Amino acid sequence: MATPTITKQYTRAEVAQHNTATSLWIIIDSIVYDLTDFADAHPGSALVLYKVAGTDATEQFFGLHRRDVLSKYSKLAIGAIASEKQQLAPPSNGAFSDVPYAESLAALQKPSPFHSKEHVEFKKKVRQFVEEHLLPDAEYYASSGKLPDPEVFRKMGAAGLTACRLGPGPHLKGRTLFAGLAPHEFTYFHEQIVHEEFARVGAYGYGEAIGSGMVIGLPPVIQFGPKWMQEKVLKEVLDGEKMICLAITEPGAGSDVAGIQCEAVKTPCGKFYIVNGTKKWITNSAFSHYFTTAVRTGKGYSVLLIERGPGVSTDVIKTSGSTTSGTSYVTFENVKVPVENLIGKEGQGFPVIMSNFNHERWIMVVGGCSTARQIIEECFKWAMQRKVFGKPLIEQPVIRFKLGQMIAELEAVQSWADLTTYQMSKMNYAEQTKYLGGQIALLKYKSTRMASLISDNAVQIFGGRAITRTGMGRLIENYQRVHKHLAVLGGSEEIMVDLGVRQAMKAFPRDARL
Ligand code: HEM
Repeated sequence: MATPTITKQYTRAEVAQHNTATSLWIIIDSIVYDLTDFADAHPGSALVLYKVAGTDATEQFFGLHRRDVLSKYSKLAIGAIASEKQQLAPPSNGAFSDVPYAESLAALQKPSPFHSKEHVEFKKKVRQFVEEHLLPDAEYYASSGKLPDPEVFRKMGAAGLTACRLGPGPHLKGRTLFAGLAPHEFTYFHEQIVHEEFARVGAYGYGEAIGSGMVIGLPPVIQFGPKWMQEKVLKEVLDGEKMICLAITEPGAGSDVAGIQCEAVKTPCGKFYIVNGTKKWITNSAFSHYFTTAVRTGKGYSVLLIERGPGVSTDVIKTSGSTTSGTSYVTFENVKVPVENLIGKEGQGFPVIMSNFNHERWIMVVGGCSTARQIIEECFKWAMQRKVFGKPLIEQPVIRFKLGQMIAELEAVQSWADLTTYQMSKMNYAEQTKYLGGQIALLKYKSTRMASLISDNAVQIFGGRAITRTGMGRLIENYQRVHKHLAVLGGSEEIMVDLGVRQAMKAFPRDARL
């Protein structure tokens, strides 16, 4: 955030003389603002400004605005109060917050069995990237609904960040990762950090826009794609030149993957599949070049990499997030797909479809914890600075209870998530599938239940501002509108709990008796 460069110095007595509509100055945190020409355009009315003309309005300002209003309107700053220092200066780029519980143990370097100093430095650098390259665009794209600028994918690709969102593995070979990390140094904790920091863009639709399709659409290519695909498609996507999405769900098939109707029929020459069908809720599909698509082939299911071309069309859906995510209907009408585009084996698509579910759900959990943490920080700050009945909101026991409940829920889920990341980093793929599938499903369920509680409490703490898209409660409004996405996507809460218990039943010892 830009702080105005201030050269002129004034005394408080000088500012006090500019106390009329024709010369209206105020002080906010030792900075002097000339609001004379701005007053009529002020969304909160000119009248409120006349009342504070010539005075220090720091407290009134922070009771009604987010700090970023000051950087947006930095042109109004004309000087500073001589020999005074700003007390409320914005944190520098990449800095961690000092607000209790606003950062995970990883950032605070409190003793943790999982996080090293190097992780902390990595986290700082990712945060800097997010604040510099993603945050400035997030609100604009999320509120306008425009599809993201392709340049942002190139930036992430060039920085080696896109590759950091897919876990360690052979697909990283020969790549320099973010912050100069070599592939053999990269762990699931680095990946977790990247998801956590990306989740801080604060506008869910934009967070989805910048690669949610890729993190689920590319893994099947990596794990089951033929060599040509691994070389060409992997490089294009990781470099940020092309976008990919995962096309599984349909109007009649959500968590019930077996209900898929989209069909691929082989041509008599055996060289192509002809694909017909409609997919729904396909994140990033409006701007994707590739569609990792689940199709029916005869009695079984297969997965095809379909390139955008004749017969492929996308039609954006207005979800409760933002159309910037490019979530769309995808229609395949007599699309001719070369048989070389088969991912895995024909008729054996189910394991391909299922292969990345654990990883996807874990991403949702660690990203979800990060967003929840940000919401808690917002609530804590608001409760400390907002005055009601003549005292800060935090003085109300009921508000402290709500805040405490939110923190306790988050820290419990975070600890389980960190432990799961550690376990993932010690297991190969087969072991992860066997031992962590049910656990991650239950963890995802727990994390989205936590999100519901945090959303409910945050709305009650922020009141009317939590249902207003701009201003003070902007992040809370976004959260209460979209937190349910994660409770539905990647397997609904009900399916998650059921899966968790069914997996546990499989491991249940035959001889166990009370
Ligand atoms: C540099 C000085 C100021 C600027 C640039 C400014 C700008 C804004 C903007 C952009 C909004 C729209 C809401 C938002 O985006 O947050 C707003 C709302 C408002 N402002 Fe200001 N403002 C300033 C100072 C003040 C002061 C000193 C007061 C009170 C004494 C005030 C009272 C209000 C009120 C009451 C609202 C409506 C808040 C709401 O709807 O919840 N503003 N202001």
